[in-house]
Amino acid sequence: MIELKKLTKQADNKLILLGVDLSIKKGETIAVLGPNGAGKSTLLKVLATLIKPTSGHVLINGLELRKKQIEIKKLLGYLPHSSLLYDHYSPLENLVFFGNIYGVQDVEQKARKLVKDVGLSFFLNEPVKNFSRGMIQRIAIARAIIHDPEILLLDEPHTGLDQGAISILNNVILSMKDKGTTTLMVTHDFKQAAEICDRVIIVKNGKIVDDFRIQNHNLGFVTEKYELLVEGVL
Ligand SMILES: Nc1ncnc2c1ncn2[C@@H]1O[C@H](COP(=O)(O)OP(=O)(O)OP(=O)(O)O)[C@@H](O)[C@H]1O
Repeated sequence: MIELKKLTKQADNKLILLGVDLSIKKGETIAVLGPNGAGKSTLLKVLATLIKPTSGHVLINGLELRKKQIEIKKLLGYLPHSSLLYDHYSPLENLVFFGNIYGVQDVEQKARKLVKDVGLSFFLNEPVKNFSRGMIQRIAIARAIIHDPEILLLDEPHTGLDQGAISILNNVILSMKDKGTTTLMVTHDFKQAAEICDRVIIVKNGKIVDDFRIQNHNLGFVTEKYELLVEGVL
């Protein structure tokens, strides 16, 4: 359960988030849509405890974000724009390294399985610096879930992925949903949003301007809402 109340974020005298109220139930899969510069990544960074809100309240599983950062970090899997991987390490070494930080049991076995799940077993021991962008993104996704987080925060996860990798990622998100994981996914890819999400929030100028459920993967419904609210067409 995630609760945001009157959340604001100001940086360099600029208001980035202007009073965000949001309530998310366990197991929801939410797409965060909005134009460039709307405040989507900033919202995710606040939830990921990377930046502090200026005012307002954030509760994650009943824990106050300002006071319980360490406990909250353990619940989160965060995929930012940058991979956070170590270039000179292989996928196996990277995943074991990050798994150990979280105290994952049988970490090497878990890491090998995840590398297989993202389709890169053949490259298990190659340094990541030799990888293409899409391959790095696959391993970055594995890194974000090595500790079976209860909450996944994904910032444009489909960027740079080929069709095969998109299916793998979607399956990862859906199988985590089956286990009760809550996912918040910032994306410009409406098709993937409609494919895997059950709810959409639209952010514009630092505010949530719409919040609705998607049924039957209805891409047309999402596009129509977005065009109306963000682009002012229709
Ligand atoms: N640390 C900062 N200092 C000043 N301005 C910032 C800072 N971080 C973000 N901003 C500004 O806040 C606004 C929102 O940024 P943010 O990255 O959250 O947007 P976004 O919705 O994720 O955009 P995009 O779709 O382009 O990734 C932008 O105008 C950005 O320049």
